[in-house]
Amino acid sequence: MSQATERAFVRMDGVGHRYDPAPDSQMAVRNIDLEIHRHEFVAVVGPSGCGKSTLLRMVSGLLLPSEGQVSVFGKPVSGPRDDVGIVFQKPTLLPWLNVRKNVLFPLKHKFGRYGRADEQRANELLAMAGLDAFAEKMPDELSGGMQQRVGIVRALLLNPDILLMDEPFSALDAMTREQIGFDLLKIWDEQPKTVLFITHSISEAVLLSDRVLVMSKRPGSVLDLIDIDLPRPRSPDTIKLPEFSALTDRIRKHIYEPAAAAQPGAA
Ligand SMILES: Nc1ncnc2c1ncn2[C@@H]1O[C@H](COP(=O)(O)OP(=O)(O)OP(=O)(O)O)[C@@H](O)[C@H]1O
Repeated sequence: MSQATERAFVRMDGVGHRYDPAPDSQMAVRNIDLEIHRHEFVAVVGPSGCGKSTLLRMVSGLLLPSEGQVSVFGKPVSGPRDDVGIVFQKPTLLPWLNVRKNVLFPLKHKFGRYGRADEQRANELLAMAGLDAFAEKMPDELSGGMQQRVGIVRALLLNPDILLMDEPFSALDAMTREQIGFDLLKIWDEQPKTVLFITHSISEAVLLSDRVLVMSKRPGSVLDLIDIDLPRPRSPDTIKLPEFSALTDRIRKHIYEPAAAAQPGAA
């Protein structure tokens, strides 16, 4: 077993998925080999419909691969996992519960109740997300960015090993989006998680992550897996670094000029 394999937390070996079970149907994703390390932040970018969400669903166990195997910490994923937190584009908060109760809802749903220690943890996470003054507010009293923060806190409450984020900031305006990205990094720094983060924004992918997985158009496969060795903590100044532009250009080339990116020495 190679050193890289031993360090893999999430692993995909020859993973493919077809939604239509007919053997000659087009696959959504195919031939995915991938290793994600514990507490690594990996962003996934690629053309619309290339299979980013499909990949994420297979890590969660909500979807099983038609080919190959997904494993987490050495164990094959064979069904929905309870050690993942999921954040979607819309936080879908329950409008009749206040912020704290929304955050605690998964516990109530799973175990039928929650205790003082859970409330304490909810309060701590809300404070970390800058929402401590809003714990008693109802969702419709919050801005879109604040609602999305509540969704992130809710996903973190059960202290999952893996945080799966499917275009979590795409409904937000540009300024809120950048700020919430830095807030997420602060939380990730204090409560490290293995993060798989889908985005349509190349600069967001580079700004936040340790590595960017670039997927080809459908059937999605791995075009490139790029190390983002920009210094941390990341900040608005990171965007001004020449290395930042070089990395975003490299990814853009893959997506908009795949033939050129495939030329030797094109990176
Ligand atoms: N439940 C489903 N049944 C049939 N086909 C599906 C299903 N879900 C997704 N697909 C198809 O599989 C392909 C990959 O979809 P997926 O949602 O994973 O792509 P994506 O890269 O996340 O797309 P986007 O960037 O537009 O959100 C698409 O062509 C999509 O139409």
